[in-house]
Amino acid sequence: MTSPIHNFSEIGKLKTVLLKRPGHEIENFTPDMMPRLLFDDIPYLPKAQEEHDYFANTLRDNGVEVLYLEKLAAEALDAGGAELKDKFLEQMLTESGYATGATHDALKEYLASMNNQDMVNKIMEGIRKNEIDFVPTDLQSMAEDGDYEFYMDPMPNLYFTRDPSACIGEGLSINHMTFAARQRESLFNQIIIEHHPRFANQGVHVWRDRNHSTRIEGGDELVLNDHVMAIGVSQRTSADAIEDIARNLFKDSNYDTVIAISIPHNHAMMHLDTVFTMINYDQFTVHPGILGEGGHIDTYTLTPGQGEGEIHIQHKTDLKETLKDALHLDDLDLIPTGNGDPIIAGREQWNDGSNTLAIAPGVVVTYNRNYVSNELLRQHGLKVLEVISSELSRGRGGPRCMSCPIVREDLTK
Ligand SMILES: NC(=O)NCCC[C@H](N)C(=O)O
Repeated sequence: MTSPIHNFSEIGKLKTVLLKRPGHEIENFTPDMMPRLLFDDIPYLPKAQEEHDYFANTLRDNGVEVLYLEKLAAEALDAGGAELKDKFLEQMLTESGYATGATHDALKEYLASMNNQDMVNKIMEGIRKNEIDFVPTDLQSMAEDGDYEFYMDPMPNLYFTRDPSACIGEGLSINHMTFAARQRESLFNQIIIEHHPRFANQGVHVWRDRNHSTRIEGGDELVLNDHVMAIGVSQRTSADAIEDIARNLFKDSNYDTVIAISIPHNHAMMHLDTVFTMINYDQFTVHPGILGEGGHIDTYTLTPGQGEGEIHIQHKTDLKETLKDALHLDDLDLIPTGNGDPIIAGREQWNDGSNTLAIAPGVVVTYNRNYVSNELLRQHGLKVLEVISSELSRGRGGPRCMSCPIVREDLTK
C-alpha cells in the first residue's frame, strides 16, 4: 500500500502540500484581542488572500499539488456522515468551553443546520453573539463575559498549517498546542486523518496524537533526513513532549536520532523554524540571535538507549558539529539571516527571513521583503522564489509556517 503521507526530508522535491487560504478569521477581531490570538496586527483580508493565492500558485507552478485544510475537513465530515458531524461538533464545542447547557445547545443547533463546508468555515471564522437569536442565562455568560463579543473565538492562525500537525516519514504528529488560541486547530487535522477517504484506513502512523498535556508544534519539528529529526525546545514545544515523540519514533520507525535544539522562549522566535531551516543537503539558514557567546547553542542528541524505551542523551554546544555528526557531513554552510548585521537580522527574522520553505534541494520560497537575506541565499548558490508578503507577515509566520508538506520525493544522495 502506498502511504498518502511520505515526507522523509526538509528538502526533497515537494509533491503535495497542505495550505489554508486565509478567510474572515484573520480580520474578525479587535486590537485588544491580538496578544491572546497571537497576532501582531490585523491583516487586510483581500490583500492577504491575493498574497496567499500568489504563494499557492508559486507552488503549483513548480509542480506541487496544493490541498486546502478547510476543504479536506468538510470532505472528511461528508465522508463520516451525521454521526461524525455530531461527534465533531460536540468535541469542538467542548473545547470551546461549552460542554453542556443552553449556550451549547443554541450553538450546536446553529452550526448543525449548516452544510459541512459552511459549518467548518463558520467555526474557523468564529461566532459573534449577535449572530444567534439567543439570550444566554448561565452564570458564566452573565457574570464573567457579558460584554465579550464572541461565543467562539476566530482561529486566525489556521493559515500556518505547519503547526497543528507535522508529517514525519509515512506518519504524522497531531499536536497538542501551547496556547488556547490554537489548541482547537488540530481537531481539523484529526478528523481529516481519521475520516477523509484520501487518508483514512491507509496505514498512516500517528506518532503522537493531540490527547496530551505536554506541548509540541510543527514549527519545531524538522525532518532532516530519513532517520534524523531536529526539534526545537521552544516557547511552544516542551522537552518532555520531545522525549515522548522520540520514544515513539525509535520504537516504530527508522528514526534513530532526534536533535533537541534549545532556542529562546519568546514570541518573535516561537518555533525552531523561525530561526533555523534546512534548505539543501548541507545548507541551513540560522538567525544569529539564537547563538550565544562563541556561537554556542545547547543541543541534545537523543538516540535509543540500551533498554526498552530508554533514551540516551548527548549534550553539545556547537550546532555545526552536532549537525555534521548526525548527518555525516564533512562540512556545512550555515547562512546567517540578514547577513549577520544585528539590525537587519533582527528586522528580517521578525518578518520571517529565516523561515524558508525548501521545495527541492537548493530551491526555496521566501518572503520578498527580506531582501538582504534573499540576496545572501542567492550568493550561496540557492534558487530563491520570492512571494509577496505585506499582509501575510502580520501573523508572524513565513512560507515554511504556511505550508505542511505531505509528500516529498525521496532524496537521491
Ligand atoms: N511555524 C511557525 O513559526 N508558525 C508561525 C505561527 C505564528 C502564529 N501567530 C503563532 O504565534 O502561533
